[in-house]
Amino acid sequence: MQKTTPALELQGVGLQIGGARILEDVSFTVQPGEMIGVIGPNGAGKTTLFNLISGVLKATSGTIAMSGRTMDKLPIHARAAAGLGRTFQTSSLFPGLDVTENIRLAAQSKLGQSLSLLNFPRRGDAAGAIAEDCIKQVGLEAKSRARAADLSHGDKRKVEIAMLLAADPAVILLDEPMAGVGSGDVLGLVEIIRRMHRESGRTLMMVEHHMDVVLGLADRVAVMHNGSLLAIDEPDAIIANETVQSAYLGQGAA
Ligand SMILES: Nc1ncnc2c1ncn2[C@@H]1O[C@H](COP(=O)(O)OP(=O)(O)OP(=O)(O)O)[C@@H](O)[C@H]1O
Repeated sequence: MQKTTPALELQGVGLQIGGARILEDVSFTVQPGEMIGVIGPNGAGKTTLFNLISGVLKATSGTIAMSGRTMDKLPIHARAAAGLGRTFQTSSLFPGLDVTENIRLAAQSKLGQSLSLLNFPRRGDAAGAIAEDCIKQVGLEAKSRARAADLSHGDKRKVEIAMLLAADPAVILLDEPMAGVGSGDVLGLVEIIRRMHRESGRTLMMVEHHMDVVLGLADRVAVMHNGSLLAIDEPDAIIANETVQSAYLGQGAA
């Protein structure tokens, strides 16, 4: 049987800062088209894991490969160019630009075009067409001319996802996409993420504290605890895992 090259492969990844071991010996693979939920208590190392994969931080041990290509020496922008996209816990939008303009910038970047604002607005060009399509995919047509600063948290998250879609990365890391989002917006975001995964066959990793969202969306769930990977398995197996229960799920995690 032919072996598929993993979309993402971590081997013995660790981060030591000064004397502190922030992350230790994390190894797992993510198959193309797979969705991995990442859970764990506050301070477990979830965001650090994303920072190491995306190149915000450099691992002090181990190796990280995307589609078979080692990324350890690549800076953030080169990892992005190689097909890695991510969102952050805090909003990364240009607050003074409108929804279309924000998404257009991501499309222009993908197309290798200048990021000059003087390119705005040219209807019907390639970047404009991508922006329009991505706005539709996240259901923000009615707010396409609203300033990012004036949007609700939920709509800001949708714009960030639309920017990812416009950049069209092979592997997407979502860091708490529901953080600060009102309960009315959670279902809409879940649906958008489900479509990104199921319909577009994208490879995703998602850190999320809403356990029901993670267990409902993910093919497998990775549990972080004290900087280590406690378990990675299918949702049912994670729920039944006694080590996970005593370390995390049993402690009333949200
Ligand atoms: N650059 C850094 N320098 C020093 N300590 C760090 C650094 N980055 C992360 N840490 C520490 O590593 C630990 C893991 O942090 P991290 O933000 O990855 O946790 P998390 O699981 O994402 O938590 P949360 O759910 O609260 O976002 C924390 O104790 C944090 O203080």
